[in-house]
Amino acid sequence: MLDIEAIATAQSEIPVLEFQQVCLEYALNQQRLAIIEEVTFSIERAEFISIVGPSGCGKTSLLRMISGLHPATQGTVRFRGQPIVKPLKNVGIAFQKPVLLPWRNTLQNVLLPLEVVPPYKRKFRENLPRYTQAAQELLATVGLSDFKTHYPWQLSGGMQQRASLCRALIHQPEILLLDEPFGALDAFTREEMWVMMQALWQKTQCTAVLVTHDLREAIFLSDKVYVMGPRPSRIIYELQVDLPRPRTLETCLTDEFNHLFAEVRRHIRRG
Ligand SMILES: Nc1ncnc2c1ncn2[C@@H]1O[C@H](COP(=O)(O)OP(=O)(O)OP(=O)(O)O)[C@@H](O)[C@H]1O
Repeated sequence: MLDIEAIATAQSEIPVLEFQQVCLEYALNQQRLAIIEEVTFSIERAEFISIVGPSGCGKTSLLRMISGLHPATQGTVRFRGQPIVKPLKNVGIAFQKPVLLPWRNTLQNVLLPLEVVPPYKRKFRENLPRYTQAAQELLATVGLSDFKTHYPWQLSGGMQQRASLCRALIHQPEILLLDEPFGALDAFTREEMWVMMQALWQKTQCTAVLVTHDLREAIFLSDKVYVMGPRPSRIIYELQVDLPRPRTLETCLTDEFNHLFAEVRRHIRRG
């Protein structure tokens, strides 16, 4: 094998994200509050993983460490083999609240990161036709082609969240962080969003990390589900989800799906 091929192969084998004996504490009223203890796991390129666990166990904090917004107190979080020491650039984030700008229409909201984030903003005007096409493709994937010129207040909650997911992906981030993005939606809309999320992930081939309280959502979307225990928390269980893709809502009715659900549920109870 040529050296260059060997290097490329070695690089492709490095996990995109690695947590190595990571501990996290917060300072609160001059006391140290231990949140996460000795978490070690890794995420491969283009994997979709979920983190579930009791409220307050540190799931969002874990996303913050990946994004580089908060450092680990001990241990190392790595992105492609390098310790994360500052905010990562190639990350897309979606939260429970879609937070679209009310004075911009759907398309303009989706394009926003390209307008403000380097290096895209430098050539925004020049590349606008290409960016617009990319935004339109994402919007088509989530069924919003007919709502490009609508303003946020003209969209349902589910539609706003779909637009927010497109915005998180418009700069083709390598990593997508999802912090309970469907938590505020009704049960039917939420299930539709799972199907759309799967389509977006398959289209973009990003590495996705989802924090959710919904175990069915975690199983539906993920290759692996990590269960965190109560604070100070560790990963207490890892579930491999080998259900074939693309999954449909009928997948949730199968014995195999229900077996996986029971398995995660049992470990959360134990935690
Ligand atoms: N900046 C901070 N300073 C001090 N304590 C914090 C800070 N951020 C979070 N915490 C505390 O850390 C703990 C974990 O918070 P985090 O939001 O990561 O948990 P979570 O598992 O995502 O919770 P939930 O499921 O309820 O959203 C909580 O007790 C929270 O109060």
